[in-house]
Amino acid sequence: MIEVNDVTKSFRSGEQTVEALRGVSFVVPQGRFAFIVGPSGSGKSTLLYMLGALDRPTTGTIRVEGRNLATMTERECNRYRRDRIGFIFQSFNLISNLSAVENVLTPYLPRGINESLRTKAVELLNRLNLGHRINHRPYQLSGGEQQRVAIARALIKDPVLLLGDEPTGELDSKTGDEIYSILRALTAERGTTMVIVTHDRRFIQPEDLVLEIRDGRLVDAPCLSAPHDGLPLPVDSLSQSAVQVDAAASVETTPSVANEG
Ligand SMILES: Nc1ncnc2c1ncn2[C@@H]1O[C@H](COP(=O)(O)OP(=O)(O)OP(=O)(O)O)[C@@H](O)[C@H]1O
Repeated sequence: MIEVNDVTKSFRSGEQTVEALRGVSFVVPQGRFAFIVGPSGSGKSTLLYMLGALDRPTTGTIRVEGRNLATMTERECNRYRRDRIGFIFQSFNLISNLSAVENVLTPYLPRGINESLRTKAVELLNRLNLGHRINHRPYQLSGGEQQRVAIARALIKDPVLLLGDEPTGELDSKTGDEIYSILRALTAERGTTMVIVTHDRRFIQPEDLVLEIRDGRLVDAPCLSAPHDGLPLPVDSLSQSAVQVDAAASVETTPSVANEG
């Protein structure tokens, strides 16, 4: 479970202070799919980076599995990122001179790779229908295949949380659909929580949580007062701005704001 409580983030830029996040609170229960949406510059990436312990809030708390990322030491942050978080990026970020299976194993390169890890990597690639591509280099793979290798690389550590920054941004819509089907199947099977930044709301399903940010704040959804089965209930300790978005609200708004930003 992710609990974000009254998080602010300010950046100093010369004489100016940019308030990228202004009191953001929400909860994502374990195993749920959440999307962060909003216009360019609204604070989406800033929030995602903090969930991944790549940056810290200026004020507020971010708890993942009950641990407050805001107060972790640098070393604890590194370990948390290494062991608990999987990242998927828009541009795949594969290493060009390594094969598919070697790319999947890169999280373990500093610690050494044994046969059981290699077997696990090959099994993951098989699950992702890339069994015939394990020795191919990234330039020999299509965009969708490269992203599937990146998903395998993110999943090999059995992360508790998978973070995606526009993971289908460079793919055509059919391949994007395939990538989301895979992500949904694999994360559901493993109980992984998934948080994805996207400009494209086509991939949002009614049961997903939608965290809509505008100008550093979460936008209140109109149906907040009617949580129903399967959706998270408000957490007492969270402020009024805690958004437990009703799925119906996200569906209603989907067509009019697709491909914003
Ligand atoms: N390191 C930084 N230093 C100064 N300002 C920053 C820094 N990082 C982000 N910002 C500012 O914070 C605000 C939020 O940026 P952020 O990248 O989170 O937006 P975003 O919603 O992800 O935008 P996009 O959709 O264009 O990627 C912007 O005004 C941005 O210029």
